[in-house]
Amino acid sequence: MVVSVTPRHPTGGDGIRSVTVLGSTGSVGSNTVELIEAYPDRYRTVALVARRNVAALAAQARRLRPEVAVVADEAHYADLKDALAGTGIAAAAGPAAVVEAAQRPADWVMAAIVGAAGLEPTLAAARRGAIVAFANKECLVCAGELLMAEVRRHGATLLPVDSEHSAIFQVFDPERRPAVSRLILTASGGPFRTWTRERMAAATPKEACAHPNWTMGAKISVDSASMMNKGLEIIEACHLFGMPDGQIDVLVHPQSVVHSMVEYVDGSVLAQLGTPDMRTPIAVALGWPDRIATPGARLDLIRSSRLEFEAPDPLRFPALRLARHALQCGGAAPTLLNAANEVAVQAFLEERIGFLDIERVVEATLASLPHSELNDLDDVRTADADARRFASEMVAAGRVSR
Ligand SMILES: NC(=O)C1=CN([C@@H]2O[C@H](COP(=O)(O)OP(=O)(O)OC[C@H]3O[C@@H](n4cnc5c(N)ncnc54)[C@H](OP(=O)(O)O)[C@@H]3O)[C@@H](O)[C@H]2O)C=CC1
Ligand SMILES: CC(=O)[C@@H](O)[C@H](O)COP(=O)(O)O
Ligand SMILES: [Mn+2]
Repeated sequence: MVVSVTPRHPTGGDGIRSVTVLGSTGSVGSNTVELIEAYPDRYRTVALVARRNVAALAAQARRLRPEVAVVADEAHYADLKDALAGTGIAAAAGPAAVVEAAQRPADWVMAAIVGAAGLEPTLAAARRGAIVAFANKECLVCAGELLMAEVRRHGATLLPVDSEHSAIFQVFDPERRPAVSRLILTASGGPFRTWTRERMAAATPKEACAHPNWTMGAKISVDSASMMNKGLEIIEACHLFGMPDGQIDVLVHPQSVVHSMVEYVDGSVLAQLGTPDMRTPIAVALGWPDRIATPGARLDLIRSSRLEFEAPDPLRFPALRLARHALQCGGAAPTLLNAANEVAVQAFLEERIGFLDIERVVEATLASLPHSELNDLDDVRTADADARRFASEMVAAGRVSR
C-alpha cells in the first residue's frame, strides 16, 4: 500500500504546508519549485537540495526563501555561500548536509534526486514520518524492502510521483486490494520504439535523450530508450502497491496519454489520462489529499491523435527481462541491476560505451555477483558498491563491444 498509514494532518497548525525539495534543480525538482511558487499562501520552503548547479539553486532559493540550500558536492560550497550572501539563507554542502536537510522538520518532502544517491536522504525523511512525494525510483529498486519497512515503522506516507504510479495511485482502491487482478503500466516505447537492434547499436546520447513525449533528465531519458525505465517501474510498482511481478503487465502506448491502468477481478479497467506533463502527478502529491490547479494544456481527445497500444518487444528491449529476472531473484539482485545500470548509462552518456553495451554490463553484473540477502543499509551499500566496481571495471577494460 502506498499511503501506508492513517494519513496524518497534511499541514502545520497555521494551515501552511512546509516543504523540502531534494533534487530541486532537476527536471522534476524545477517543476516542483514552479508549483510551490504558484501558491505562496499554501507552502513554506524549508530546504532545497542539489548536487552542484549553484546558479539554479541560488536563484530558486532567492525566490522561495528556504532556511537552507545545500549542494551535495562540497567543491561548490564557496560558490553557493557567495551566491546567498546577504540573503539570510544558510548554505551547506556534502552528503551529511543533504541528509540533515531531509531531517529538518518539513511536512512534505519531494524525493527527486536521481539515482541511488537519493536513498539516504529519502530514508531520513521517511524516518521522521514525513509525507514523501516519491519520484526517485532507483531508491525503491536498490532498497525496496528496507525503505518500505522504514516507511511503515515510522508512519511516513509515500505518495508516488512517477507518472505511471501516480496514475495507479489515483485509481487503485486500497480497501479492495484483493479485488485488484492486474496493474498495467503503460510505456511510450521511447525514441527507439521502431528501431532495429543494428540501428540502436550506433545510437548517440543525443538520440537516446530525445524522448518523443516527455522532457526529462538525461539518465531517465536513456532508461526510457532502453526500456530499463519500465523495468525499474515494474519493481517500483511491486513495492508501492504490494503486487507480485506476475500481476504487473507492460503495454506500449506511444502517445503517453493513458498513464497506467488497474484491472479488477470483475473485468473493470480503471485508467488515469492526461497530457504528458509532470506538473500533474507532482501536483497530485503536492496538494494531496486535496487537488491543486496546474498551468499547461488540457487533454483534448477530439484533437489528439489516435490512442494506440502494442505489446513490448522482448528481443529488441531485453532490459524488461533483466529487471523481471532481478525481481524474481530477490535479495541483492535489484540493487546490482540498478547500480550497474547507473554506471553503464553514465558511460554511454560520456560516449565510453555504445547503447547496447548498457544491457551487456547490467546482464554480466547480475550474472557474476552474488544475490545475497539484504538485512540492513550496510548490506545495500556493499551490494551497490560491488556492482559499481564490477560494472566500472568492465567498462574500463573494454569488455564490451565498442
Ligand atoms: N524527469 C521526469 O519527468 C521523471 C523523473 N523521475 C525520476 O525522478 C528522479 C529525478 O529525475 P530528473 O528530475 O529527470 O533528474 P535530473 O537529472 O533532471 O535532476 C536530478 C537532480 O538531482 C540532483 N542530484 C544529483 N545527484 C545528487 C546527489 N548525489 N545529491 C544531491 N542531489 C543530487 C541534481 O542536482 P544538479 O542539478 O546540481 O546536478 C538535480 O537537482 C529520477 O529518479 C527519475 O527516475 C520519475 C518520473 C519522471
Ligand atoms: C514521465 C515518466 O513517468 C517517465 O517515467 C516516463 O514514463 C518515461 O517514459 P517511458 O514510458 O518511455 O519510459
Ligand atoms: Mn514513469
